[in-house]
Amino acid sequence: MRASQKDFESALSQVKLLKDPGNEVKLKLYALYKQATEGPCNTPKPGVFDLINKAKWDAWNALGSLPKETARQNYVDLVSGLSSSSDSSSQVKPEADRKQPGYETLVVTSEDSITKIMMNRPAKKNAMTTQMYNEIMLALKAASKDDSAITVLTGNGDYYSSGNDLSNFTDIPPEGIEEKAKSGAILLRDFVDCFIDFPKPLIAVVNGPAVGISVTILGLFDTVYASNRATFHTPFSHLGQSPEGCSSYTFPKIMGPAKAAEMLIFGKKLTAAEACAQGLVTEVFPDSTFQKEVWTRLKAYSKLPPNAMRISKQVIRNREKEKLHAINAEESRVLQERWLSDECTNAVMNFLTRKAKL
Ligand SMILES: CCCCC/C=C/CC(=O)SCCNC(=O)CCNC(=O)[C@H](O)C(C)(C)COP(=O)(O)OP(=O)(O)OC[C@H]1O[C@@H](n2cnc3c(N)ncnc32)[C@H](O)[C@@H]1OP(=O)(O)O
Repeated sequence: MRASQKDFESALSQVKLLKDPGNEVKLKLYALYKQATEGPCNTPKPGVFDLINKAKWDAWNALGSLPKETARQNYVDLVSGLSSSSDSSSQVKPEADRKQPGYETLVVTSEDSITKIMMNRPAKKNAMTTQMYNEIMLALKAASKDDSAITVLTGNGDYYSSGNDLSNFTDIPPEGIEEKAKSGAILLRDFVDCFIDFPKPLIAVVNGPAVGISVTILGLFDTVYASNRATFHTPFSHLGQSPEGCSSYTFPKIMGPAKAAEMLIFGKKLTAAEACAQGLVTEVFPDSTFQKEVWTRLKAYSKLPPNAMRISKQVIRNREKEKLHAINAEESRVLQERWLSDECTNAVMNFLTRKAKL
């Protein structure tokens, strides 16, 4: 439910009763207040020696074009979080309360400056349906504008994701299979573009086996943590398909062309340790302590200055962006043709009629 003007006014009164929340939170409150009441920052930047006003300006300016209503909502949420934590500092909100509404294939939560996007089709090994691609794009767009410092993609259940849901290929529109391939290529391109353009640190928490597109896009993440149960499998030739997610460029760059070819052409499945040795994975954790160790680390990272992290990411990634968009477009174009091939049709039919599994 959206915060009303009355909710906002009551949050403004409530904030005066709180004990000092510290400078970082005060800046956040200031920025959200300005954005909610005046819109995007368009005042001149204070001089470098005017430290306080410059910090305030920076915080406001960092909200970019965040809509007034969203800023108002974020302000109300922030004050309500501060009030409840000062009522009971050890109280933990149940996940159901933090869950953002409107997603059917995902669970999206924001807490401790971390937005967590969890793929949530465990019975189908988190296979990505058209709806899931669209919801992930929506969640990433929202996370790019919310006040979290970092964003995490992970999976619910024993799999991270089994990749593209092969039944995506079955609902053929009346215009025919060519039209299906065309719309699939547009969806794929838009989906991967969202990862290329994502402005904040993006972390994959790979809780179990990963297949296909869930593996290839890892080259666009900033950090990849994996359970030692995870495996990394890109069986494109087996499926009559070809690489996507910019992996035709990022994988040779990350692991060298020979190792990349073994994965992308011959479909060699890597263990988590192998993926780490080849630079695709940042660090591997024992499955028994995976969640605890990873989230402790991420909570610590999320307290680092968010603007510095975003700018460091820009410096690292921006010079490649244009190239990555061109590669994404080309890979999507090639796949559009592949999806119409007999090799691909037969492989998908074999899976759907239970004749083949990876
Ligand atoms: C349209 C735009 C974008 C397109 C981008 C292209 C991307 C390319 C890729 O991602 S290629 C990778 C595609 N993925 C696969 O080929 C995996 C297929 N799945 C399997 O081989 C197996 O299911 C498994 C090895 C992942 C897991 O085997 P296991 O025996 O442990 O489990 P089940 O097979 O019984 O699976 C449980 C149920 O989940 C369904 N399921 C799993 N993965 C997929 C999938 N990718 N697509 C559709 N359905 C999937 C499976 O059918 C079972 O369903 P059921 O319980 O109803 O029988």
